[in-house]
Amino acid sequence: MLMYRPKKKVLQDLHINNGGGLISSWVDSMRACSPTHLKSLMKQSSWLTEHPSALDMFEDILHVSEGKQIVMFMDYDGTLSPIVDDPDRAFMSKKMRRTVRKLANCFPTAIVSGRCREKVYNFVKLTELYYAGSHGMDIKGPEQGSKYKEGSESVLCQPATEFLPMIDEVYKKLVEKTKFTPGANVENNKFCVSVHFRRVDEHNWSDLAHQVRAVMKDYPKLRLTQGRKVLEIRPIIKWDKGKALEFLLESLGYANCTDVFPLYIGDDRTDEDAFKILRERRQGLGILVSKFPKETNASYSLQEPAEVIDFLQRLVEWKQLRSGA
Ligand SMILES: O=P(O)(O)OC[C@H]1O[C@H](O[C@H]2O[C@H](CO)[C@@H](O)[C@H](O)[C@H]2O)[C@H](O)[C@@H](O)[C@@H]1O
Repeated sequence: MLMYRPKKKVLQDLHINNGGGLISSWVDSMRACSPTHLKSLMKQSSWLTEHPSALDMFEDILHVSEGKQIVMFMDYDGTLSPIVDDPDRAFMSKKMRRTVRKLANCFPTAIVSGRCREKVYNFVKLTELYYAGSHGMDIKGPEQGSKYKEGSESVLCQPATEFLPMIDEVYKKLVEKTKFTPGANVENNKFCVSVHFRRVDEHNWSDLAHQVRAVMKDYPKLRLTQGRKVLEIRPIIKWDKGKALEFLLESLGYANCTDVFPLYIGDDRTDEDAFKILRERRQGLGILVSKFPKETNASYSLQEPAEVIDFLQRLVEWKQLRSGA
């Protein structure tokens, strides 16, 4: 039987205006999330006891979802595609695309990403999915080919449109400010901006963080969160991947249903907002994609995108068997 254990909130926003001491804490926090550090922090075996493999526990997961409508939510980078140095080359495999297409034929399926919606769509290229880009601040329903399409409108939700000019301005300032830091990359994700540290020498991480802070201090309506070797700048509004999940459940007509079972698969700190919502709602479950122990609100784990394919494939086979397809 699966148990929900309340978890303390350990994953918080990074404050911008509280002085230089915080720069070192961002950088420390980013280092602390690197695999080598994580390895030494928690024992793999005890972590796996708390967050067992979703593949090993597949039958149990089916058991608790029995009689309920499964709704699939998946993050993109690190979940459907492997993490690579160049964000523009984070392609998903053909096998993954085939599997996600079959999955969307079996269950309502959404991709919830920090990337802007157009970019994530260009990687995934499946019209039958819901896409929530910019950490859920830009949600659109399936173009065509979905059995689960609601109504006729296509753009469902953009709660941060008033911030577009500000985000664009900050993007340009960050590009200018960071242009002499080798390896730094600023990505415009429409309703948010990512500053990538992955290709920056670790010795220069502090400098880069200072540059980010120097720009951000003039924008109290923006906040910073942290991902995998990336700082994410986004509007201060109370909207995140967890809210996007709730919005999509509502749009699909499952707002107050007890017979719905949302499954969220993600690898990053920003996915924790969705894992947390599922715990709070005592509904469905979260699966963290990670090879290393990490503090998380997810219940289960998968090691890498290859295991995500296996898990999705098993869900598809189970569903097809049940419906006699
Ligand atoms: O919510 P996600 O779909 O996981 O998007 C989060 C960020 O993902 C991308 O950055 C991450 O993946 C890159 C490619 O593998 C990697 O180079 C980078 O270090 C990772 O942080 C994306 O580029 C960001 O814009 C997203 O916010």
